[in-house]
Amino acid sequence: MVALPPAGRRLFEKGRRLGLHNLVEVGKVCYVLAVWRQRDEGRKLISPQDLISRSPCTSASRYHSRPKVNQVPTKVALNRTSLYLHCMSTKVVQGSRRYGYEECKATADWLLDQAPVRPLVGIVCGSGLGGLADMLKDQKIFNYGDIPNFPKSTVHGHAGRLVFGTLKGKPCVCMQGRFHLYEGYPIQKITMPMRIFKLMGVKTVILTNAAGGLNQDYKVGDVMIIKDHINMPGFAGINPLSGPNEESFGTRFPCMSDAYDRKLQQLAQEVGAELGYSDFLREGVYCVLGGPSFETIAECRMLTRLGADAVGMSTVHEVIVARHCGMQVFALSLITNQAVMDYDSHEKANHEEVLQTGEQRSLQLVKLVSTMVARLDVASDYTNGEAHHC
Ligand SMILES: O=P(O)(O)O[C@@H]1C[C@H](O)[C@@H](CO)O1
Ligand code: HPA
Repeated sequence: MVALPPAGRRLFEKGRRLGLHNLVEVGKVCYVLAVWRQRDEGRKLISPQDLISRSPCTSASRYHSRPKVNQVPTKVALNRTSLYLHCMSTKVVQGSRRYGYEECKATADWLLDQAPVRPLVGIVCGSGLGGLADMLKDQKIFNYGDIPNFPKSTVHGHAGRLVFGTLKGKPCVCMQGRFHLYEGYPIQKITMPMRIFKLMGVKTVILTNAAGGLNQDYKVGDVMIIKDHINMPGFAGINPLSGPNEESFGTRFPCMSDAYDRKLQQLAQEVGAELGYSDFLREGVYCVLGGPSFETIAECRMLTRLGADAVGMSTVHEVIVARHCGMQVFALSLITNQAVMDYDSHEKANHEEVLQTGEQRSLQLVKLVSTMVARLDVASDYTNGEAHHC
């Protein structure tokens, strides 16, 4: 790390003491990113223009001189004693690279050092669907809290464990708990596990989620094979691939019309039919919203008209990142509740019902996924035990 000038060092240390846990040093400039702890109560925001005009008299800007074109602060926070810059600039984007190649690689290597298998299949368990992880044999379990750079699960029904093992002889890794936008993590962070999967050698990702049924033909307990998605936050520019493109993972403009692997959808239909699940197996379009509030009646009606069959708060961001780095994707929604479409209805969406339905369908989901995994045609690309660079 480059040594900071004394004023910068003081600012940096002060920020740390104040609990600004997102401080980074970039060259000679100390930045404070936009995460504050609530106890920082004395703060007051002033405009960037204000800062620029006042810059000679602030500790940060003394050696910063005036913020440069690529260092323009968007916000400045003051408390009684200190001033901090919040920057949206190319430098701070380096902050979001904290979830970039280097960090993902470090985490992947850390995991692979201890994992009993090098996974070819990655599984993500949705709300109440953590039982999928229990099907792995010869497990090695990591709590998310112990994994470097990994976020922590905050949602009931998401255990927060990464489980390695084999499933029908195939080396797998399973996220028993995922991350959601509404938990407050940056979108790059909630999707980081996909890149870690990739760097560990995963070829196929199987994602599950709990979702509200919009399609009037759907019933609670139905399992929907996702054939396409509507990325509602994406319409507002909230996309995990926003920011500088990580070329080492994939192209700037990845195609999404083939996001969900057609052969795997076909395989799911075949396996479902063999297992006698055809009555509750569906195929449809999943729409992601930001959550955590459930949808209004008007929103559900609108989503139906847009062509969505189910609505949820996850999966799509992971799918985009997984496809960006070239992994094959298959995804399932368990319809845990019927979206309320009618003003006369007394139904109310709630997380308890979501978890309960997950529990009730758990066995069938495990059977469906494990039978599919048994038939996956995945072959290892490892040479000398090293994951190839994607
Ligand atoms: O992780 P998933 O998408 O299964 O979780 C869904 C969406 C919310 O997190 C929660 C609502 O009950 O379940
Ligand atoms: N809406 C959004 N997300 C959900 C729902 C829902 O009705 N059910 C489970 N996850």
